[in-house]
Amino acid sequence: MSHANTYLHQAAPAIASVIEAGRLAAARGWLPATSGNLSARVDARHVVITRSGRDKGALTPDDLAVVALDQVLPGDLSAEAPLHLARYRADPAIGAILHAHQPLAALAGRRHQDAGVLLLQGWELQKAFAGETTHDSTLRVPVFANAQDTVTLAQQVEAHLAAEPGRLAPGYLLAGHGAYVWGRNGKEAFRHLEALDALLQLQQAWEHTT
Ligand SMILES: CSC[C@@H](O)[C@@H](O)C(=O)COP(=O)(O)O
Ligand SMILES: [Zn+2]
Repeated sequence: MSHANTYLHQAAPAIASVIEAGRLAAARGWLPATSGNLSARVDARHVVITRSGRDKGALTPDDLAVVALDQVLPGDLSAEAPLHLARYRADPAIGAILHAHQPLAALAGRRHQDAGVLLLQGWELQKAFAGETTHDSTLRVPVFANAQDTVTLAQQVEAHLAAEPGRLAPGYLLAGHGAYVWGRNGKEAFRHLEALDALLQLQQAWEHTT
């Protein structure tokens, strides 16, 4: 960690949770070729986030940086850091954010890009998302066109999430790219990532048989 030594002690649990989430997600094949970026909240104003281009499945503390939510970002930080920071600023309950390149998310994003949303309804596994108590809810998973300007993309995502009607799943898709999911902590965020992947498998099979 080259930054914010005073936060090293406070950041230790967040660092450990990011390393563990990366290990688990990579084992599922969701972080190929250094893709993905992972973060966890340290306190109300600071998060740890992966540096750019690192192998997210074999992270060490040197692969992470502590950043303040209102700070100018260090140059070697994840190219997609603005998407993380904007989410933490928008929702203080978010404790961890995971971005993965699971193939089903990239595919489902392309399939539903024109609609701008993928609807999940009727799946028992929807209850794996925090606060969901029934298969009967209709959960909205917003879908955005992919973009390389992640500052502008983050603004677009946050404006959209703030205005979304109905029940939102704890995540969104980037068409042809992957998914962002969040939770109150790393374990919950990983459970959401796992649930989203399983739900996308079900949804894909459903769309191809009905
Ligand atoms: C290695 S291709 C994927 C990247 O372009 C990007 O989408 C990604 O997920 C990882 O970017 P990073 O800057 O390492 O956080
Ligand atoms: Zn990515």
